[in-house]
Amino acid sequence: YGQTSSGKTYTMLGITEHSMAEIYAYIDQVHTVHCLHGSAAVGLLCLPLTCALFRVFNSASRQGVHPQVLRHGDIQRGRQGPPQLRHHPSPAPRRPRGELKLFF
Ligand SMILES: Nc1ncnc2c1ncn2[C@@H]1O[C@H](COP(=O)(O)OP(=O)(O)OP(=O)(O)O)[C@@H](O)[C@H]1O
Repeated sequence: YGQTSSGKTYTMLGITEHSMAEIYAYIDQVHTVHCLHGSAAVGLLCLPLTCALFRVFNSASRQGVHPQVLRHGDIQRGRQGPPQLRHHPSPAPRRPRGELKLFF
């Protein structure tokens, strides 16, 4: 969220590149665990994946995922319905006037 040509695209491209490298390194190093597959415990890669997509246009935030996509928690509870946009529980820190800060 920021003024035209303030670097939003530039920032996101860098974040994407580094995020993918970190995700694959994490998978390689840490996360082979035993999961239940049917009634038998087998060695599978088991990673919880959370992705929040939304867009802000004219200062209004909208969901960026298809309404039929359910949150993992909704699937676990057998709940149907569209995902809800949730605010992060911690308040954003106040920034000095004039400084641009992106929160993800
Ligand atoms: N930190 C940076 N270092 C070097 N170049 C940058 C940086 N941030 C942005 N730029 C350059 O500034 C120009 C505008 O940046 P960018 O396209 O990311 O802005 P934007 O906020 O996405 O613009 P718009 O709102 O018009 O889509 C681009 O040429 C980009 O390469």
